[in-house]
Amino acid sequence: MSITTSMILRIEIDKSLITFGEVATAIHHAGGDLVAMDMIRAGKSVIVQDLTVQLNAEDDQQLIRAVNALKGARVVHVSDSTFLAHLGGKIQVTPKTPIKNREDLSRVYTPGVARVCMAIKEDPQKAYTLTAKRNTVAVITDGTAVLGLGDIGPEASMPVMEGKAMLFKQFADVDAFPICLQTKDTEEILQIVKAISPTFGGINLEDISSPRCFEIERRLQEELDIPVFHDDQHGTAVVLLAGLLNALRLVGKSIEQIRVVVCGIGAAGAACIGMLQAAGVRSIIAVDRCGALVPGSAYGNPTLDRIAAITNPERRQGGLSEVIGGADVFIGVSGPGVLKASDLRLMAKDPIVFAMANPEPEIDPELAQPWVRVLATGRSDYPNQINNVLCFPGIFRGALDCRASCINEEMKLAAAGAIASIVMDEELNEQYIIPSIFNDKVVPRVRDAVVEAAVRTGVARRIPPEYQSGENARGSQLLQENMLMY
Ligand SMILES: NC(=O)C1=CN([C@@H]2O[C@H](COP(=O)(O)OP(=O)(O)OC[C@H]3O[C@@H](n4cnc5c(N)ncnc54)[C@H](O)[C@@H]3O)[C@@H](O)[C@H]2O)C=CC1
Ligand SMILES: CC(=O)C(=O)O
Ligand SMILES: [Mg+2]
Repeated sequence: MSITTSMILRIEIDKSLITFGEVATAIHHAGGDLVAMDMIRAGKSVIVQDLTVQLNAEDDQQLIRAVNALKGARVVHVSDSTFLAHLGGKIQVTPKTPIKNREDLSRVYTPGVARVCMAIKEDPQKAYTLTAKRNTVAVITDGTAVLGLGDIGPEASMPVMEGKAMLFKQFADVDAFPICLQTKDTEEILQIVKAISPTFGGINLEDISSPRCFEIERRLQEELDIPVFHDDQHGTAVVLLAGLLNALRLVGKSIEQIRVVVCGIGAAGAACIGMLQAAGVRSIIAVDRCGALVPGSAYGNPTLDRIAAITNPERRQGGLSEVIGGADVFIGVSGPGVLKASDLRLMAKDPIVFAMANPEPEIDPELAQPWVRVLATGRSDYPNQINNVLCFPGIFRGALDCRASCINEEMKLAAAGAIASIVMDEELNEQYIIPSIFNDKVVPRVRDAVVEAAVRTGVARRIPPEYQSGENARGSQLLQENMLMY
């Protein structure tokens, strides 16, 4: 399966040699779908047009060759709309107020700013009220596990991190900065993140490969007093659980009875297994490149050893095709093409398949569809998108609003329940087990659930306005008992 993209071809056409219809037909035969046309220059014999064409990303060269092969037509320039959307980057820093005169200048900058600096020096907690810290999250990567693209390095990871920053801002009004590190050394990453942490209200770790990501997250959370959240682990696990709860509601199976196969035991897979077990799943087989993980075996990888010890009680052995028989649920967080249609035929009745690898899932959705009851992928262009974007904006909105010191298991479970609850019984169907991020209930409901769980578990350090009076006054009381007020 390939990604559909849209490109703009600037084409020069000599009308004495070829008609526009012939060019359009050639584009169609080369796999392109003509969706828009703009006249750039209309001459008596030669015209120049911009044609917007939808096509599979892999086929662009073939399309250009097909047009250039026509007598009287020539591709002058190609712009791909996805690349155009990235020109100069996707985010910027914008001041909240303009600096119009010297008075403004002396207020926001020197000398006025000095008094504010000294107020924060006196009481560092004032950074939360007098700087952008309260609403700012660092999106930190070392570029080692970027989507399913692997270790592509910090520069190449920037577009994804800028994308995450856009999502934070658009969906939850959180200001996020991408920070892509030129190091893979755990100790160095820890030092750098700790050193920059004063600027931020939270740390979102992204696309850091396992097993280093586990130690990095754990030690940062131990040593920092702001929430540290590895999105690929917990964001994915939260959204997976939300989707699974609804898929099970649809097929009428109970979470305690299902058999689950999880393929890809990296950051996302290990966290998904943890969350499934916390939610009550008893039978899980974990599969990585070496096949099914069996308790007691040594894999030379601490994550695989740890997961092997807590899964596969029946000690089933073999590759994915050998252990998927009888499974109710397949969860893929590995890579493309791992799952075959023949594997799906071995699953139990009403198979649920979450093929979540990005950008290409474990199986082409078109191939899988005939054999499954519920299919979800990580992609935006198919129904049932199981993607951590449903979770991290609302989770951080909630954590920042109540100034949580961490994002604990209760907050994650609450977020999963909140996402699942948006799909009403009368709406639930095979194509709709999980709401879209464009559903405007998602972020507020996740945010509220996260704040409530943070207050309940004593990690909130600020009273959000809605907890200060009325029916939420109990929350306020709890907060006052549990927290440092500032
Ligand atoms: N839909 C979503 O929201 C999310 C999807 N993902 C996707 O999940 C995948 C894994 O991400 P991470 O856990 O962060 O990466 P990771 O690099 O930490 O782990 C990947 C794991 O998959 C295993 N794997 C790769 N190919 C395999 C194969 N053919 N058979 C069995 N195991 C295989 C690797 O050995 C590794 O243990 C990526 O494609 C990523 O894009 C990750 C996070 C969120
Ligand atoms: C969605 C995401 O975070 C990933 O694929 O890595
Ligand atoms: Mg990621």
